[in-house]
Amino acid sequence: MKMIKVHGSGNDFFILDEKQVDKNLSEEELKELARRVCDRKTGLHGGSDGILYVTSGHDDSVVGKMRVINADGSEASMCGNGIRTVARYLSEQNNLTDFKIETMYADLEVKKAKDFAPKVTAFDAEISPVSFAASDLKMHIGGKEKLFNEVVPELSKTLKFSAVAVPNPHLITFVNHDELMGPELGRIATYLNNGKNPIFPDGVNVSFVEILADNNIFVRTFERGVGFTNACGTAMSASSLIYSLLYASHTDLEDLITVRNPGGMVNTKVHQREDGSYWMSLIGNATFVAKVELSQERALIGDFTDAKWVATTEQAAYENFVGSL
Ligand SMILES: N[C@H](CCC[C@H](N)C(=O)O)C(=O)O
Repeated sequence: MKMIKVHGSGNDFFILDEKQVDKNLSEEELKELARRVCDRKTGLHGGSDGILYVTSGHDDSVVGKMRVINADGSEASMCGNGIRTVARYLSEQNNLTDFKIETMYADLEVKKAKDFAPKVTAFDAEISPVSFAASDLKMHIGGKEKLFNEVVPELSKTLKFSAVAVPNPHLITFVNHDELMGPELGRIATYLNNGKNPIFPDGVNVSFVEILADNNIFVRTFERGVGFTNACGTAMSASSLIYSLLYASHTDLEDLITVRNPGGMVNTKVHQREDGSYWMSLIGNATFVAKVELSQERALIGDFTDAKWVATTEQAAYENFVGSL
């Protein structure tokens, strides 16, 4: 089978197109393949944060469908960094620059954006739908319908949290630099993703956000189904939305927001539709690191000795870009 190693802001994945498999994958095999390939110690070439499985879409109104399989084999409804790389893959396959990709809950618009730097290709992805409803978040906090900028004593005596689904679930709090870099994010996120806590039984992506300046934030995320990642596109989009609501005197809807993260930088915009609903634009790199060909049968048992790895020259370009930030 053939895959492409990609990343968005250092959040890395293998794109697997259903047309490139050796043999049809069952649901269980797809999840087992993710667990095997993504493992940071025993996986394929250092592993990854997940697999982006590309299949045909529901009809001609979309160019393809993206499914998101986390490194632990769980499936997520959306991946912001990932959809930019799938957009580039489908753009180049179909010679298109502005089209829609089917995801679990919505067909999302993607379009080619201006390169972020030489050989740092960029795409702009719609992040939607957005919901604050506890039911959409699978969140249980004493019957609360919504959680917006409130202390949750079971988590922290001081931090104020907001929860939003975009549509995957995010829990966000604004912190100072010491808190951003401290142990609390790992402690809180590990508890909320332990599969036993009563608040988010299905888990949640947890982000700490530091405001660097107006329209300039730093987002650090512990992802459901993965752990700490270099960046989380839906988290950066969700954090931008909460920022625009909580700090309205420092930013306006449609403003271009710079979002720094441990893996680099993206831009976001927060939009509001006539009906009052929100959606975001997530604009950032879609880097192709390497092409890889390997036996699917052997990959399913964690044997990658036959893998043929052909690197592109894009990673060096991306690292130069990050070095210039
Ligand atoms: N771990 C996430 C899915 C991947 C999202 C992230 N990688 C992004 O770029 O949005 C979840 O289980 O909801």
